[in-house]
Amino acid sequence: MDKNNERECNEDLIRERRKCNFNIEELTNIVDGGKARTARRREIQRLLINDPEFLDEIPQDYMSHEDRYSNELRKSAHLMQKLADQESGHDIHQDIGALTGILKDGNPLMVHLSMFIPAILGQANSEQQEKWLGRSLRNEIIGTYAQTELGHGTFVRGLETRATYDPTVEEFVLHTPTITATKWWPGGLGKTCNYCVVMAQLYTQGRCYGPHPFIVQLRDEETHRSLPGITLGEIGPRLGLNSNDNGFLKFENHRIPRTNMLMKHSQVLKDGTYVKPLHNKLSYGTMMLVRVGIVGACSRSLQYAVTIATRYSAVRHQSEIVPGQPEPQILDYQTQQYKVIPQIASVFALIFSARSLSKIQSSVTAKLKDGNTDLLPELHSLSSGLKALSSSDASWGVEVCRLACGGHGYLASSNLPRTYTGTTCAITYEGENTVLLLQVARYLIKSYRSIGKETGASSVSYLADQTSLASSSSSFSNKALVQAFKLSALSLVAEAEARLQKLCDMGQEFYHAWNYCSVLLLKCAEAHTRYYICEKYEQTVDSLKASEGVKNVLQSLCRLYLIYHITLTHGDFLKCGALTPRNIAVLEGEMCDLLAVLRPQAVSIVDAFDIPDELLGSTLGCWDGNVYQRLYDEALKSPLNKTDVPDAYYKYLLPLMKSSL
Ligand SMILES: CCCCCCCCCCCCCCCCCC(=O)SCCNC(=O)CCNC(=O)[C@H](O)C(C)(C)COP(=O)(O)OP(=O)(O)OC[C@H]1O[C@@H](n2cnc3c(N)ncnc32)[C@H](O)[C@@H]1OP(=O)(O)O
Ligand SMILES: Cc1cc2nc3c(=O)[nH]c(=O)nc-3n(C[C@H](O)[C@H](O)[C@H](O)COP(=O)(O)OP(=O)(O)OC[C@H]3O[C@@H](n4cnc5c(N)ncnc54)[C@H](O)[C@@H]3O)c2cc1C
Repeated sequence: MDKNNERECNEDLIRERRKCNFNIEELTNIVDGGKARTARRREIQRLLINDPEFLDEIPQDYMSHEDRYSNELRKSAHLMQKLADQESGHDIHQDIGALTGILKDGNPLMVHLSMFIPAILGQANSEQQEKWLGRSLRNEIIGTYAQTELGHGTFVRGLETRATYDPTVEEFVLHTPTITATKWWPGGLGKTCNYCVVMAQLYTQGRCYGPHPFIVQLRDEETHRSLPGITLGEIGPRLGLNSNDNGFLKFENHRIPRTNMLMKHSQVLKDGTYVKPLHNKLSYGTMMLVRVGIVGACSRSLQYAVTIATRYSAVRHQSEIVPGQPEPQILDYQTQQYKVIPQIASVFALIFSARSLSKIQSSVTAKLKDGNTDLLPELHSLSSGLKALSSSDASWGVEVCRLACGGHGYLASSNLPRTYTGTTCAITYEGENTVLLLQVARYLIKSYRSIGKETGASSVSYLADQTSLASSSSSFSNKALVQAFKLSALSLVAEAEARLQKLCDMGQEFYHAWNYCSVLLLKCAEAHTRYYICEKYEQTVDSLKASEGVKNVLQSLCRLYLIYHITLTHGDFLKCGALTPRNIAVLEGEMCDLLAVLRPQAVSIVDAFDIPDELLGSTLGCWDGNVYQRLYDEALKSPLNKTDVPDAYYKYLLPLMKSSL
């Protein structure tokens, strides 16, 4: 699509784009993280878009379960080959965002890239990396991360798969003792992978040392047949991600060499002696790494959905605002603006938090190399909280965008249903959100109780700021609103801690008291993480070196985000005295003003996300706004339209209609 050729474009969209009062390319660079990154992303996307191998013969929704799998495997394999062939040597992990949309509904190599390789990088020692890293990066072996079992996903300590060390032959015996110990869910495990990292309970010298990672060959490298002692299969259709072959796995006393235990952090020596790690949760490192990645992935899903909903809202006309006048664009309804524009604001919130989190992760990783684990709990808490809020915000945001498109948003060809199912799974995988938020709460209560002790953890240092509990501000600057979030979080933590203490003082065991307070604890964790997001948003926009136009847009989006979230949880702000009922009413009014200010810029802001039509894959969200023709053309692809009268008519309908004669 030639973006300079207005003649091919819907008139409403042309008018919207003429209202733009900021430099779109500059905003695109901010979204990508710099000019060089924009150039790189575009280069990769151009490479993919122009390649006919990525086209589907028929729309995926008309394919069988098997064909979906094999079609996406074909494209995934081609993608890996193509990126490997590039002279510039693309780092697929760095460039993962550029690939969004090219593969549809999950893909069989997703967990190989996002977990198996990172597990080798983070859990294998240098000899082991020598043996497996190069081979997995070159895709000579394909792996997955097999942790979850039929009986346990959340409670990693409850896993039942056993790895028992036999010092006489220096081997581990992997065994699945019960049906509930069957590995269940790992992506690519069913039919694609020939290796995997298995999390199993380590037994040596008669003792259990908890879950540890082991690398296991599952299939013969020549024939791809599963090895003796190993049962493998696929688990069947799911809500979404149906191009992936999520699988099951059982071991029947399957032996692997001692050196297949990933030994970067803890070891089992030849005689069976266990050498413990620097920190006993280092074996959970792969999950933490991916939780960080999920925050960025969620912001991308939301960019897709909100691009579709905003463009469609500019093209779609319905009903009337002024009686008797032409039907307005639905984007002119304030209620429609309230659906769509806060989701645009949310995209930037997630982008800026994801960047801040990944900086913290890099510094924790650097410290770990020197044997310093001090900031691991801080990273665990932040990555858990941000993974939880980003996945729930993005899922809700995508769903709101789908609803904002009315009936057409329900059509597969809008690409909103698939975007939703592909986003909502992140609420569950890589740590179910409630459970992760309770981990954050645990960290908050512990930090609150150790006020005065220097931990170096900056995200919770505000808990020591007791003076702010009394100081409600009368100013409404963005900074002041962020302070209100801080006050709300601090006061919820103080309330939860006091309630816990009271129950304990009344004789309850701490763990019962914890469960009894867990709804409030969840709120603490959400408020704390929201405060973190708001603070990063405000700081990033405030310190941004940008043109006036771009800065204004981002300031308005940031302010809208702050006010929007205050109004959603206003009870917490009132309860702690951070804001008065009058303040809330004023802010609600200002939120409507902000919607009106941002309304004329909305299409241009989503244009700045710069998602090519080929990747957006939506009849409703295409650049030129030629929505109705596309909807009609897509409908014609339905196999039911191949004939005027379907066979099913003769088989079932005709006999029914004639039966009464
Ligand atoms: C190169 C990069 C590439 C990246 C690309 C990314 C691209 C993204 C794209 C998305 C694609 C993703 C596809 C992924 C598909 C899904 C894969 C999965 O679901 S896989 C399956 C995913 N499955 C899950 O996620 C399972 C979720 N469950 C769990 O993680 C754990 O069971 C648990 C954390 C909930 C509890 O663990 P438990 O052992 O019972 O611990 P307790 O509660 O008793 O707490 C004791 C103490 O430990 C502390 N601590 C805990 N963890 C950590 C940590 N990591 N650290 C530090 N500390 C930690 C805790 O704070 C506490 O401290 P204190 O208070 O005593 O001081
Ligand atoms: C699409 C998809 C892909 C996946 N890919 C992989 C993969 O590649 N590899 C892999 O190993 N796994 C994978 N999984 C599994 C996933 O990691 C688990 O499903 C997830 O960790 C949740 O665990 P669970 O299913 O045991 O949920 P459960 O823990 O049984 O959750 C059920 C309910 O119980 C609640 N609950 C549980 N424990 C607590 C608690 N302590 N406090 C309060 N509430 C609690 C939860 O909040 C939830 O409401 C995948 C899952 C999905 C959906």
